[in-house]
Amino acid sequence: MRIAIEDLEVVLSGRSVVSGVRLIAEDGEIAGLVGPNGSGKSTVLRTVYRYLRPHAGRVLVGGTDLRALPAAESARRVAALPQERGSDFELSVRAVVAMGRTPYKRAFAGDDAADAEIVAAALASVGLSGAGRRRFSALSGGERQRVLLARALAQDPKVLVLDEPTNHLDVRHQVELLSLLRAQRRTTLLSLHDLNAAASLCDRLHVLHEGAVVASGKPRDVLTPELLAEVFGVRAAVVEHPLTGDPLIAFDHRG
Ligand SMILES: Nc1ncnc2c1ncn2[C@@H]1O[C@H](COP(=O)(O)OP(=O)(O)OP(=O)(O)O)[C@@H](O)[C@H]1O
Repeated sequence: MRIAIEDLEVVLSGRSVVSGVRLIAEDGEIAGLVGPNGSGKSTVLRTVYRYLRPHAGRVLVGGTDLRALPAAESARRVAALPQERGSDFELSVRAVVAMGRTPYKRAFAGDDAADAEIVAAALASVGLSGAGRRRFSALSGGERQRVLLARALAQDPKVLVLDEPTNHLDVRHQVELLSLLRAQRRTTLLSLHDLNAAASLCDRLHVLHEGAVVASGKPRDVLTPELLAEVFGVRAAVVEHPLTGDPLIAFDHRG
């Protein structure tokens, strides 16, 4: 299902934090938001999972303004791995993942066998099959993250929204998460700090700078040394990855 954000403005504490933002993820595409700290990535994503309300503009999912949809219907369309990743759930891992099934239930209905299967499959897909009975609050940051991703997958949404999903993950789990997202073939909008991961994963990138989109397109067209210097203030060469052929950004860490 296609996502289109049109002329989005978000005002926080009286300040316009993002404005005039237009971006898209076509049906089945993985679209990445990249940009320096404070450029507005989380703010944009929060409007897509309805944690923040736009001051102006619209978020269309499958052509419908999200805010016109009842909460359960919008939760069947959009699932999120948000930045706020509470550690306070005194629940088992399985119960946290089962929360993803809520939008499909009538009030007070319990989990049925089909739900249990979906929850088990979601836990397996993030490599945590054995962890169902563990207490969520007793997990490491990276494990919690994978449980919350499993919850989003159990929600079986048309659109996945992920804020910095590789945060906290060791390199093997980063690679596994990226291949899991590729294999999903689901419309995905995500923010990433790792520009090389973004270049490898995303069909389309949108670059945010000071609350505005300053470039959009295929990673190899967008991630140029000039843009990296202008937006991120770093010196870098962009070469071809010797194993995959993806663009590979070689940063000059000496400045
Ligand atoms: N509740 C708030 N009130 C006022 N300003 C806020 C609030 N939340 C965020 N901001 C500001 O909005 C701007 C964008 O923040 P946002 O978290 O969207 O950026 P980001 O690109 O996700 O950053 P990062 O890469 O550091 O996660 C920042 O300048 C931030 O200080």
